[in-house]
Parts: sequence; C-alpha cells; structure tokens
Amino acid sequence: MTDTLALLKLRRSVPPQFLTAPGPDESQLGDILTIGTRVPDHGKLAPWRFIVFSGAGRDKAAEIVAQAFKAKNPEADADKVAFERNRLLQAPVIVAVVSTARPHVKIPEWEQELSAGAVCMNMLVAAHAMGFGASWLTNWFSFDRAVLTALGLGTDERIAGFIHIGTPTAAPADRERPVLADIVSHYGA
Ligand SMILES: Cc1cc2nc3c(=O)[nH]c(=O)nc-3n(C[C@H](O)[C@H](O)[C@H](O)COP(=O)(O)O)c2cc1C
Repeated sequence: MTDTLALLKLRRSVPPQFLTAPGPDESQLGDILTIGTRVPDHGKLAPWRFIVFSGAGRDKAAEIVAQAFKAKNPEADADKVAFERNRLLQAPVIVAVVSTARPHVKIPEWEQELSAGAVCMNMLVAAHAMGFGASWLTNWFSFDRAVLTALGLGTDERIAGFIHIGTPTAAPADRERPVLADIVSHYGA
C-alpha cells in the first residue's frame, strides 16, 4: 500500500481539545492552503476563499463568538461564555473555508458548494500528511449572521468549515465506519 493510501485509510479527525502548539508555520500553512485550492471546481470559478485565524486575530474572533453567545443567551454564566470563547482558542491555527457560491448561468450553486467541501477535505488530508492533527467543524456560530459579519463575510457568503490545525496531544480511537454493504448497490445487478 502506498503512503497515500495508508493515510487515507487511517486518517481521523483530532478534536480541538487535543490540538496544541506548534501549528503549521507560514510555509507549511502556505502548502496546506495551496493544496486546499487543488480541488475539482466545475467552471474554474474558485467559489471559495480562506480566512486564517492565529495569534491576536484568533483571540479577537474567539471574543466575537463569546459576545454573540452572551447576546443570545443573556442568562448564561461566565463558565458557559468561557466555554464558547474557548472553541476558537484551542488549535493554534484555524482556517475558515468560506463558500462564495453564487448563481451562475451554467454551474449550479450546489456544485460550487461541493467544491468548498472538497477544499476542506484536502486541507484535512494535507495537515495530517504533515504530521499535524486537524478537525473540520462548523459549530453554531457558522450560521450566526452577526458573527459572520464581524468576521468579514459578505451577506452572500457562508462558512463551509473551520479547519482546526495543531499538534495532536492524543490519538483518538477510531469510530465506527459505515458498512459498505449498507450503502453500495450495483446498478442492474
Ligand atoms: C461540514 C461539517 C461540519 C461539522 N461540524 C461539526 C461540529 O460543529 N461539531 C462536531 O462535533 N463535529 C462536526 N463535524 C464532524 C467532524 O468533523 C468529524 O466528522 C468527526 O469528528 C469524525 O471525523 P473523522 O471521521 O474524520 O474522524 C462536522 C463535519 C462536517 C463535514
């Protein structure tokens, strides 16, 4: 089996609570982002863009999430607010993959959104191939317009995923996978 097949067969997500510094450096991150762009893209529209959160920018985004949570849940105690803030304070580097899918004469928006999903998956695989752990998460705030606006997204843009990347502190046990017999049929058989 080639290294690529071994990686694809065994890769699994590492949740942010098990990710720590160091994250990818500038050059490694550049590779992860470049590999992210190397996906099927019907019509060559590049219907996605990336926002990198690290350092002070990551802290600022975490505070935006905390304040949005507080505004929606005024009764929440400090621990609950801190829990929400912490969602963006664990992995040292987080990349938001933003879907910029728009109506197009030929390419359905669905296909543009699928391409953004492929970007997320490529980034996960690239991060793992470099020895990092990574997770593809959305969380409630990916669907909160106030948070999205504060993070700089336009009204016609959506989050395909936040890719949390860092050094794994633990290797999570694998989870159950679908049984092929349940999901595969051979047409005409
Ligand atoms: C679009 C998308 C959004 C996701 N958002 C979340 C999330 O907000 N919270 C969560 O616990 N898992 C979320 N997941 C699931 C995890 O990324 C992941 O599938 C799961 O932890 C196990 O992944 P693995 O099979 O790569 O190990 C999401 C998955 C996808 C595809």
